[in-house]
Amino acid sequence: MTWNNAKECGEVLGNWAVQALIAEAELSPKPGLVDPEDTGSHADMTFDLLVASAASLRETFESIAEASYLREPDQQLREEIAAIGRQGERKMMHVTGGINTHKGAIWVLGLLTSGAALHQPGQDVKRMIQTASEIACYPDRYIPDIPTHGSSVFARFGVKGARGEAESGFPHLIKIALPKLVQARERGISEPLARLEALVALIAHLDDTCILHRGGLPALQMAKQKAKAILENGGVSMAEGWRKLEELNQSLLESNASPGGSADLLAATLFLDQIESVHYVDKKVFLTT
Ligand SMILES: CC(C)(COP(=O)(O)OP(=O)(O)OC[C@H]1O[C@@H](n2cnc3c(N)ncnc32)[C@H](O)[C@@H]1O)[C@@H](O)C(=O)NCCC(=O)NCCS
Ligand SMILES: Nc1ncnc2c1ncn2[C@@H]1O[C@H](COP(=O)(O)OP(=O)(O)OP(=O)(O)O)[C@@H](O)[C@H]1O
Repeated sequence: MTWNNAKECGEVLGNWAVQALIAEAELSPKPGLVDPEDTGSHADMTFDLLVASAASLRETFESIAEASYLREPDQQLREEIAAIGRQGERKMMHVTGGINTHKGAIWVLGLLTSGAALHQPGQDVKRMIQTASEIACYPDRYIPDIPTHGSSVFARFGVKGARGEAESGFPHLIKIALPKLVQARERGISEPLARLEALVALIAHLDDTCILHRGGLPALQMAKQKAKAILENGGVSMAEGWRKLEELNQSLLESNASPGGSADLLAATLFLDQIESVHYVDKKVFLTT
Protein backbone atom coordinates (compact mmCIF):
# COMPACT_ATOMS: atom_id res chain seq x y z
CA MET A 1 0.00 0.00 0.00
CA THR A 2 1.24 3.50 -0.83
CA TRP A 3 -0.57 6.84 -0.57
CA ASN A 4 -1.80 7.97 -3.99
CA ASN A 5 -2.35 11.54 -2.85
CA ALA A 6 -2.76 13.77 0.22
CA LYS A 7 -6.55 13.41 0.28
CA GLU A 8 -6.39 9.62 0.39
CA CYS A 9 -3.70 9.75 3.09
CA GLY A 10 -5.95 12.11 5.10
CA GLU A 11 -9.02 9.89 4.73
CA VAL A 12 -7.21 6.70 5.76
CA LEU A 13 -5.30 8.17 8.73
CA GLY A 14 -8.30 10.25 9.84
CA ASN A 15 -10.43 7.14 9.85
CA TRP A 16 -7.85 5.11 11.80
CA ALA A 17 -7.44 7.90 14.39
CA VAL A 18 -11.21 8.10 15.00
CA GLN A 19 -11.47 4.28 15.10
CA ALA A 20 -8.68 4.17 17.69
CA LEU A 21 -10.53 6.69 19.90
CA ILE A 22 -13.76 4.71 19.60
CA ALA A 23 -11.97 1.41 20.34
CA GLU A 24 -10.44 2.98 23.48
CA ALA A 25 -13.85 4.27 24.59
CA GLU A 26 -15.49 0.87 23.93
CA LEU A 27 -12.96 -1.11 25.94
CA SER A 28 -14.50 -2.18 29.22
CA PRO A 29 -14.09 -2.32 32.20
CA LYS A 30 -11.48 0.46 32.34
CA PRO A 31 -10.41 1.64 35.81
CA GLY A 32 -11.60 5.19 36.61
CA LEU A 33 -12.36 5.94 32.95
CA VAL A 34 -15.50 6.32 30.86
CA ASP A 35 -16.62 3.11 29.10
CA PRO A 36 -19.97 1.58 28.00
CA GLU A 37 -20.56 0.18 31.52
CA ASP A 38 -19.94 3.31 33.62
CA THR A 39 -18.48 6.81 33.63
CA GLY A 40 -15.68 6.05 36.09
CA SER A 41 -14.53 9.16 37.97
CA HIS A 42 -16.14 11.49 35.41
CA ALA A 43 -19.39 13.05 36.60
CA ASP A 44 -19.68 15.22 33.47
CA MET A 45 -19.00 12.63 30.73
CA THR A 46 -20.81 9.67 29.16
CA PHE A 47 -19.81 6.96 26.68
CA ASP A 48 -22.10 8.48 24.02
CA LEU A 49 -20.45 11.87 24.52
CA LEU A 50 -17.00 10.31 24.07
CA VAL A 51 -18.11 8.66 20.81
CA ALA A 52 -19.69 11.89 19.52
CA SER A 53 -16.50 13.76 20.42
CA ALA A 54 -14.36 11.17 18.59
CA ALA A 55 -16.55 11.40 15.47
CA SER A 56 -16.31 15.21 15.48
CA LEU A 57 -12.51 14.97 15.30
CA ARG A 58 -12.35 13.10 11.95
CA GLU A 59 -11.91 16.30 9.96
CA THR A 60 -9.18 17.50 12.34
CA PHE A 61 -7.07 14.38 11.85
CA GLU A 62 -7.75 14.38 8.09
CA SER A 63 -6.57 18.00 7.85
CA ILE A 64 -3.46 17.29 9.93
CA ALA A 65 -2.55 14.37 7.64
CA GLU A 66 -3.22 16.36 4.46
CA ALA A 67 -1.13 19.30 5.71
CA SER A 68 1.72 16.93 6.64
CA TYR A 69 1.65 14.72 3.55
CA LEU A 70 5.21 13.66 2.63
CA ARG A 71 6.73 16.85 4.11
CA GLU A 72 9.80 17.24 6.32
CA PRO A 73 9.46 18.07 10.02
CA ASP A 74 10.07 21.78 10.69
CA GLN A 75 8.72 24.66 12.72
CA GLN A 76 6.25 25.70 10.04
CA LEU A 77 4.67 22.24 10.03
CA ARG A 78 4.58 22.24 13.85
CA GLU A 79 2.74 25.56 13.88
CA GLU A 80 0.34 24.54 11.09
CA ILE A 81 -0.77 21.34 12.79
CA ALA A 82 -0.94 23.08 16.19
CA ALA A 83 -3.43 25.55 14.69
CA ILE A 84 -5.50 22.65 13.28
CA GLY A 85 -5.27 20.85 16.66
CA ARG A 86 -6.50 23.92 18.54
CA GLN A 87 -9.38 24.28 16.09
CA GLY A 88 -10.15 20.58 16.80
CA GLU A 89 -10.22 21.34 20.53
CA ARG A 90 -12.76 24.12 19.89
CA LYS A 91 -14.91 21.72 17.82
CA MET A 92 -14.71 19.12 20.59
CA MET A 93 -15.78 21.73 23.17
CA HIS A 94 -18.69 22.77 20.94
CA VAL A 95 -19.92 19.17 20.52
CA THR A 96 -19.57 18.35 24.23
CA GLY A 97 -20.93 21.62 25.59
CA GLY A 98 -17.58 22.61 27.08
CA ILE A 99 -16.46 19.23 28.49
CA ASN A 100 -12.85 18.15 27.90
CA THR A 101 -13.35 14.69 26.39
CA HIS A 102 -10.26 14.41 24.17
CA LYS A 103 -7.76 17.27 24.65
CA GLY A 104 -4.85 14.98 25.46
CA ALA A 105 -5.90 12.54 22.72
CA ILE A 106 -5.97 15.27 20.05
CA TRP A 107 -2.38 16.13 21.00
CA VAL A 108 -0.94 12.60 20.84
CA LEU A 109 -3.00 11.34 17.87
CA GLY A 110 -2.52 14.65 16.05
CA LEU A 111 1.26 14.35 16.30
CA LEU A 112 1.25 10.66 15.36
CA THR A 113 -1.08 11.29 12.40
CA SER A 114 1.34 13.96 11.21
CA GLY A 115 4.31 11.64 11.77
CA ALA A 116 2.58 8.87 9.80
CA ALA A 117 1.67 11.19 6.90
CA LEU A 118 5.30 12.28 6.53
CA HIS A 119 6.18 8.72 5.51
CA GLN A 120 4.77 6.30 2.96
CA PRO A 121 2.89 3.45 4.69
CA GLY A 122 5.10 0.43 5.34
CA GLN A 123 7.71 2.35 7.32
CA ASP A 124 8.55 1.02 10.77
CA VAL A 125 6.10 2.60 13.26
CA LYS A 126 9.08 3.46 15.49
CA ARG A 127 10.29 5.83 12.76
CA MET A 128 6.84 7.42 12.60
CA ILE A 129 6.88 7.87 16.38
CA GLN A 130 10.35 9.41 16.16
CA THR A 131 9.17 11.83 13.47
CA ALA A 132 6.10 12.77 15.56
CA SER A 133 8.40 13.50 18.48
CA GLU A 134 10.72 15.58 16.29
CA ILE A 135 7.74 17.71 15.22
CA ALA A 136 6.68 18.17 18.87
CA CYS A 137 10.16 19.49 19.72
CA TYR A 138 9.87 22.50 17.39
CA PRO A 139 8.62 25.61 19.19
CA ASP A 140 5.10 26.87 18.52
CA ARG A 141 5.11 30.70 18.62
CA TYR A 142 1.32 30.89 18.78
CA ILE A 143 0.73 28.77 21.86
CA PRO A 144 -1.78 30.67 24.06
CA ASP A 145 -0.26 31.86 27.32
CA ILE A 146 -3.11 30.71 29.55
CA PRO A 147 -2.92 28.48 32.63
CA THR A 148 -3.98 24.85 32.15
CA HIS A 149 -4.24 21.89 34.48
CA GLY A 150 -0.93 20.75 32.94
CA SER A 151 0.84 24.03 33.74
CA SER A 152 -0.39 23.98 37.35
CA VAL A 153 0.73 20.33 37.74
CA PHE A 154 4.16 21.27 36.32
CA ALA A 155 4.46 24.16 38.80
CA ARG A 156 3.48 21.90 41.72
CA PHE A 157 5.26 18.66 40.86
CA GLY A 158 7.68 19.40 37.99
CA VAL A 159 5.96 16.74 35.86
CA LYS A 160 5.96 17.54 32.13
CA GLY A 161 2.92 15.42 31.17
CA ALA A 162 1.70 15.12 27.60
CA ARG A 163 4.23 17.59 26.20
CA GLY A 164 7.14 15.85 27.94
CA GLU A 165 6.00 12.45 26.70
CA ALA A 166 6.00 13.69 23.09
CA GLU A 167 9.28 15.62 23.32
CA SER A 168 11.11 12.66 24.83
CA GLY A 169 10.11 10.33 21.97
CA PHE A 170 6.93 8.74 23.40
CA PRO A 171 8.85 6.27 25.62
CA HIS A 172 5.63 4.85 27.08
CA LEU A 173 4.41 3.87 23.62
CA ILE A 174 7.69 2.32 22.52
CA LYS A 175 8.86 0.68 25.74
CA ILE A 176 5.60 -0.12 27.55
CA ALA A 177 2.31 -0.21 25.64
CA LEU A 178 3.27 -1.59 22.22
CA PRO A 179 5.44 -4.44 23.63
CA LYS A 180 2.81 -5.28 26.28
CA LEU A 181 0.05 -5.54 23.65
CA VAL A 182 2.17 -7.93 21.54
CA GLN A 183 3.28 -9.95 24.57
CA ALA A 184 -0.31 -10.30 25.90
CA ARG A 185 -1.56 -11.44 22.49
CA GLU A 186 1.27 -14.00 22.33
CA ARG A 187 0.02 -15.46 25.62
CA GLY A 188 -3.20 -16.22 23.75
CA ILE A 189 -5.53 -14.04 25.82
CA SER A 190 -8.53 -12.38 24.17
CA GLU A 191 -8.06 -9.08 22.30
CA PRO A 192 -10.02 -6.96 24.85
CA LEU A 193 -7.95 -8.44 27.70
CA ALA A 194 -4.70 -7.78 25.79
CA ARG A 195 -5.75 -4.12 25.32
CA LEU A 196 -6.74 -3.85 28.97
CA GLU A 197 -3.35 -5.21 29.97
CA ALA A 198 -1.60 -2.60 27.80
CA LEU A 199 -3.67 0.07 29.60
CA VAL A 200 -2.75 -1.34 33.02
CA ALA A 201 0.96 -1.35 32.03
CA LEU A 202 0.64 2.33 31.06
CA ILE A 203 -1.02 3.21 34.39
CA ALA A 204 1.77 1.34 36.21
CA HIS A 205 4.47 3.56 34.66
CA LEU A 206 3.06 6.91 33.49
CA ASP A 207 3.27 10.18 35.45
CA ASP A 208 -0.29 11.05 34.47
CA THR A 209 -1.08 14.73 35.01
CA CYS A 210 -4.81 13.90 35.00
CA ILE A 211 -4.33 11.82 38.15
CA LEU A 212 -1.93 14.37 39.69
CA HIS A 213 -4.29 17.26 39.04
CA ARG A 214 -7.23 15.61 40.75
CA GLY A 215 -5.60 13.48 43.44
CA GLY A 216 -2.01 14.72 43.88
CA LEU A 217 0.98 12.44 44.52
CA PRO A 218 -0.87 9.98 46.83
CA ALA A 219 -3.34 9.14 44.04
CA LEU A 220 -0.58 8.75 41.44
CA GLN A 221 1.49 6.50 43.72
CA MET A 222 -1.59 4.43 44.58
CA ALA A 223 -2.55 4.00 40.89
CA LYS A 224 0.98 2.98 39.85
CA GLN A 225 1.38 0.56 42.75
CA LYS A 226 -2.02 -1.10 42.23
CA ALA A 227 -1.50 -1.38 38.48
CA LYS A 228 1.91 -3.00 39.09
CA ALA A 229 0.27 -5.47 41.48
CA ILE A 230 -2.13 -6.53 38.69
CA LEU A 231 0.82 -7.30 36.38
CA GLU A 232 2.74 -9.08 39.15
CA ASN A 233 -0.28 -11.31 39.77
CA GLY A 234 -0.38 -12.70 36.23
CA GLY A 235 -2.24 -9.82 34.59
CA VAL A 236 -5.92 -9.21 33.94
CA SER A 237 -6.59 -12.72 32.58
CA MET A 238 -5.83 -14.32 35.97
CA ALA A 239 -8.36 -14.40 38.84
CA GLU A 240 -6.03 -12.57 41.27
CA GLY A 241 -5.03 -9.99 38.64
CA TRP A 242 -8.71 -9.35 37.89
CA ARG A 243 -9.48 -8.92 41.59
CA LYS A 244 -6.68 -6.36 41.81
CA LEU A 245 -8.06 -4.55 38.75
CA GLU A 246 -11.37 -4.17 40.60
CA GLU A 247 -9.42 -2.85 43.59
CA LEU A 248 -7.63 -0.28 41.39
CA ASN A 249 -10.97 0.84 39.94
CA GLN A 250 -12.48 1.22 43.41
CA SER A 251 -9.50 3.22 44.72
CA LEU A 252 -9.53 5.54 41.69
CA LEU A 253 -13.25 6.19 42.24
CA GLU A 254 -12.64 6.92 45.93
CA SER A 255 -9.87 9.43 45.03
CA ASN A 256 -12.01 10.87 42.20
CA ALA A 257 -8.94 10.28 39.98
CA SER A 258 -8.81 9.14 36.37
CA PRO A 259 -5.91 7.87 34.23
CA GLY A 260 -6.84 10.03 31.19
CA GLY A 261 -3.24 10.23 29.94
CA SER A 262 -2.96 6.43 29.90
CA ALA A 263 -6.27 6.24 28.02
CA ASP A 264 -4.90 8.65 25.39
CA LEU A 265 -1.75 6.55 25.01
CA LEU A 266 -3.84 3.38 24.68
CA ALA A 267 -5.74 5.01 21.79
CA ALA A 268 -2.35 5.95 20.28
CA THR A 269 -1.18 2.34 20.69
CA LEU A 270 -4.25 1.04 18.83
CA PHE A 271 -3.69 3.61 16.06
CA LEU A 272 -0.07 2.45 15.63
CA ASP A 273 -1.14 -1.18 15.85
CA GLN A 274 -3.53 -0.56 12.95
CA ILE A 275 -0.73 1.01 10.89
CA GLU A 276 1.57 -1.90 11.72
CA SER A 277 -1.04 -4.53 10.79
CA VAL A 278 -1.43 -3.05 7.30
CA HIS A 279 2.35 -3.13 6.98
CA TYR A 280 2.32 -6.81 7.95
CA VAL A 281 -0.49 -7.69 5.50
CA ASP A 282 1.40 -5.86 2.75
CA LYS A 283 4.53 -7.86 3.46
CA LYS A 284 2.58 -11.11 3.32
CA VAL A 285 0.95 -10.16 0.04
CA PHE A 286 4.36 -9.22 -1.32
CA LEU A 287 5.89 -12.54 -0.24
CA THR A 288 3.15 -14.72 -1.71
CA THR A 289 2.83 -13.05 -5.12
C1 LIG B 1 0.26 19.57 25.11
C2 LIG B 1 -1.23 19.79 25.34
C3 LIG B 1 -1.85 18.45 25.71
C4 LIG B 1 -1.50 20.82 26.46
O1 LIG B 1 -0.85 20.42 27.61
P1 LIG B 1 -1.35 20.76 29.09
O2 LIG B 1 -0.58 19.85 29.98
O3 LIG B 1 -1.21 22.20 29.35
O4 LIG B 1 -2.88 20.42 29.06
P2 LIG B 1 -3.88 19.71 30.07
O5 LIG B 1 -3.26 19.45 31.37
O6 LIG B 1 -5.10 20.52 30.11
O7 LIG B 1 -4.18 18.30 29.34
C5 LIG B 1 -3.21 17.33 29.19
C6 LIG B 1 -3.85 16.00 28.84
O8 LIG B 1 -2.80 15.13 28.42
C7 LIG B 1 -3.02 13.80 28.88
N1 LIG B 1 -1.86 13.39 29.72
C8 LIG B 1 -1.65 13.59 31.03
N2 LIG B 1 -0.46 13.12 31.42
C9 LIG B 1 0.11 12.59 30.34
C10 LIG B 1 1.37 11.95 30.12
N3 LIG B 1 2.26 11.77 31.08
N4 LIG B 1 1.63 11.54 28.86
C11 LIG B 1 0.74 11.72 27.87
N5 LIG B 1 -0.47 12.31 28.03
C12 LIG B 1 -0.77 12.75 29.24
C13 LIG B 1 -4.31 13.82 29.64
O9 LIG B 1 -5.37 13.46 28.81
C14 LIG B 1 -4.47 15.29 30.03
O10 LIG B 1 -5.82 15.66 30.19
C15 LIG B 1 -1.90 20.19 24.07
O11 LIG B 1 -3.26 20.39 24.31
C16 LIG B 1 -1.35 21.40 23.31
O12 LIG B 1 -0.38 22.06 23.62
N6 LIG B 1 -2.03 21.67 22.25
C17 LIG B 1 -1.73 22.75 21.35
C18 LIG B 1 -2.03 22.34 19.95
C19 LIG B 1 -0.92 21.50 19.36
O13 LIG B 1 0.25 21.85 19.39
N7 LIG B 1 -1.25 20.40 18.76
C20 LIG B 1 -0.27 19.58 18.08
C21 LIG B 1 -0.83 18.56 17.19
S1 LIG B 1 -2.51 18.31 17.21
N1 LIG C 1 -12.23 6.90 28.27
C1 LIG C 1 -11.85 8.06 28.81
N2 LIG C 1 -12.44 8.52 29.93
C2 LIG C 1 -12.03 9.67 30.50
N3 LIG C 1 -11.02 10.45 30.02
C3 LIG C 1 -10.40 10.06 28.90
C4 LIG C 1 -10.79 8.85 28.26
N4 LIG C 1 -10.02 8.72 27.17
C5 LIG C 1 -9.16 9.75 27.14
N5 LIG C 1 -9.38 10.58 28.18
C6 LIG C 1 -8.54 11.79 28.42
O1 LIG C 1 -8.70 12.34 29.71
C7 LIG C 1 -8.79 13.75 29.65
C8 LIG C 1 -9.94 14.21 30.53
O2 LIG C 1 -9.58 14.11 31.86
P1 LIG C 1 -10.15 15.10 32.97
O3 LIG C 1 -11.65 15.07 32.94
O4 LIG C 1 -9.49 14.76 34.27
O5 LIG C 1 -9.60 16.49 32.45
P2 LIG C 1 -10.07 17.94 32.78
O6 LIG C 1 -11.42 18.23 32.22
O7 LIG C 1 -8.94 18.75 32.28
O8 LIG C 1 -10.11 17.93 34.38
P3 LIG C 1 -11.36 18.07 35.38
O9 LIG C 1 -12.45 17.16 34.88
O10 LIG C 1 -10.76 17.62 36.67
O11 LIG C 1 -11.72 19.52 35.35
C9 LIG C 1 -9.08 14.13 28.20
O12 LIG C 1 -8.17 15.14 27.76
C10 LIG C 1 -8.91 12.86 27.39
O13 LIG C 1 -7.95 12.96 26.36
